[in-house]
Amino acid sequence: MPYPESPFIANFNYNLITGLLSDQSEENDGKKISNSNENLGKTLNWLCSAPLSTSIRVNTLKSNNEDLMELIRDHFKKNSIGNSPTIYLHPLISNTIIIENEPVDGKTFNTYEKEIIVDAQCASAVLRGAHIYAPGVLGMVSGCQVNDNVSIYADIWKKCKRGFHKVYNESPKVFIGNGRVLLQRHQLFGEKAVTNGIAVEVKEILSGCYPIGEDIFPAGYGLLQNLPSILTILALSPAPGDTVIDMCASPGNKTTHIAELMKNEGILVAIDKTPRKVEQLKRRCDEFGAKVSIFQADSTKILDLSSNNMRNVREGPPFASETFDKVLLDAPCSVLGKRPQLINRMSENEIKSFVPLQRKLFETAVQLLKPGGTLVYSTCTITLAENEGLVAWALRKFSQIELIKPSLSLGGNGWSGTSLTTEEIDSVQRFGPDQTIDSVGFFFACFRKKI
Ligand SMILES: C[S@@+](CC[C@H](N)C(=O)[O-])C[C@H]1O[C@@H](n2cnc3c(N)ncnc32)[C@H](O)[C@@H]1O
Repeated sequence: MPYPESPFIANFNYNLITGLLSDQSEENDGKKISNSNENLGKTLNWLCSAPLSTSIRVNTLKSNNEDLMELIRDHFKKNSIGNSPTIYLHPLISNTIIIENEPVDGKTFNTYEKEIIVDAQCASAVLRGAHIYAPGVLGMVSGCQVNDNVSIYADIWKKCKRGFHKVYNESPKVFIGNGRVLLQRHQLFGEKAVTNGIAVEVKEILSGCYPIGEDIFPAGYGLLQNLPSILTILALSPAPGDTVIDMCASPGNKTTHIAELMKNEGILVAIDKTPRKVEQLKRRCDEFGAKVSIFQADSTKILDLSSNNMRNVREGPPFASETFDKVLLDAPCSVLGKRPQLINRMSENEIKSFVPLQRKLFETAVQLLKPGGTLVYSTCTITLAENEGLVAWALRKFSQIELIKPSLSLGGNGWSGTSLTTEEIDSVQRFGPDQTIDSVGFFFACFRKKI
């Protein structure tokens, strides 16, 4: 078993994933609700492994499918040490390039005597195709020279001290792959340590993922983006001339997609609460040629309930109710859908903290939406409470909205365990281990405001 079986620590309360918050259960009119435990085991295992492919969304404001495919193919021709990957346009999802991982089932990897130890976060990035940057290296055996081949191991239990110099046998280490040393010990550790740059170029990865970065094509031509995120915006279906708001927008992966589908025609507003993230969002939109009105604000407070709001939408919040044709609420969440996760140390209180915020944001979203308009709610987490639980709460609270099934429904059904009907469970989109799309754990639901 190369990966751990669950990213969570031994005494983790799995009811946080499969159960509802106590106040949500009370709202279910006393109906007896069972938890979705049947889905859990498979999901945990799946979370620890990497997706079987990498997807790149083409930014048609700056490039096109053929040119970007050509650049990617050229990169692999020049840089592959083994087979080149299979690269193709997704047959159903427009402007999306797929790079298939190399099948690794049954493959044996040579390991080298010399080794490096990386932290769990760095190991996850490597399993998704990243090289190893200087800050990610915890240990490197003494005597490693530039160009030496090394095996790469993850210290999942956070026991390895930075600067460790021997073969690491203190606690279980997980083999991740092999690479070539570019920076030596004296450059990585100590007072004169470098803080950036690639320390080890990854050559073979346990996940079969091909090392790839966005530096293989000019900035803004495309984006490494998970398929469910792309499908979320296709479900929102923004069109030229629309007035659209992205309520939690940074770093702008979905905002830039919205701008692209709008062909930069209409009004697109993007909000984020954190000033640093707003700067990041502005940079991404510039890079992608996306015309967006960007504001720093708390999206739970952007609604003006007075009846005489004459402000132009482009001036920013507060906005009058029923201003937007399309609303995206890509909510802050517990991010438990990330893959691969080798270890997750999020506390119970942290996991529980998101639902109240998601509800407040949703309430604002409903009010900002025009009758007949579309609202998409999405998270990159797997908990019942933040996904189906939120949808069940929303349908009970807001009689003016209804759930609609996206025309391109490549996700699976929602989990049972809430008051959602079978038809509603079939309308939401949950991405997990059973779907043909093997991506990250993700959820979205699409609503329409009744006229
Ligand atoms: C899931 S991330 C959004 C990712 C983004 N939509 C994308 O695809 O690139 C959630 C974002 O919500 C922001 N956020 C959290 N609370 C917020 C609030 N009350 N108002 C606005 N933004 C908020 C966070 O700063 C974070 O950038």
